[in-house]
Amino acid sequence: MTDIATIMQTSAVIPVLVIDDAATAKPLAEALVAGGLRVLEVTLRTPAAMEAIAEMKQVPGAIVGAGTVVNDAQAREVIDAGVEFIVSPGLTERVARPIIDAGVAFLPGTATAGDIMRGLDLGLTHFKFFPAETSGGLKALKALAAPFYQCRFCPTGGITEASAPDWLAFKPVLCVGGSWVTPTGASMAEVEAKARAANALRG
Ligand SMILES: O=C(O)C(=O)C[C@H](O)[C@H](O)COP(=O)(O)O
Repeated sequence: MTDIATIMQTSAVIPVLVIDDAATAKPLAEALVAGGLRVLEVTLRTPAAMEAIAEMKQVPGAIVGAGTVVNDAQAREVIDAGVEFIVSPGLTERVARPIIDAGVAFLPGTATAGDIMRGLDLGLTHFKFFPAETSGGLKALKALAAPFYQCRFCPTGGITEASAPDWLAFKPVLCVGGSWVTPTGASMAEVEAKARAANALRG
């Protein structure tokens, strides 16, 4: 199993995907991978999510994870489905425990020093910073990352193609998450082009 640090360093941007129709999942994953974004976060926000995960796992090169995992039952369900990583908007011991015990890469959301300390207590050092822009933006993350010098982050929430380079230039930021790569109604050619541009953002 791949560890979370390796997954975070695979590409500069983790596309956060909300999939309404599982039939669109495979072409979408193919377009993203063709554009160089291999790490794909499928959020459990739609009934199609689990089927979409299964479809995307068939795409060569795709590293498929589940996002918006908010409880232990969801964590177990996506572990059983064979996801390679799990993202949650926040961090509770209850959601973290089955993921850590299964040895699956975990990227829990943090926004405060207390959140990060709860993660350190659980042996975690790699976190999502969420919601990044409204939690104080890069300035807030810089302040938080100073005492937690051993931690690495994936800021997500409100990040755009224009703002991503500033985040990525901060050393503790290994990648950023965002939905801008897959705008509603975009063609697969447009998604591939946006993925290629996103992949090139890390200088
Ligand atoms: O539900 C989760 O677990 C999430 O990951 C939330 C997402 O990170 C944001 O919804 C993406 O933020 P935008 O790029 O601003 O659209």
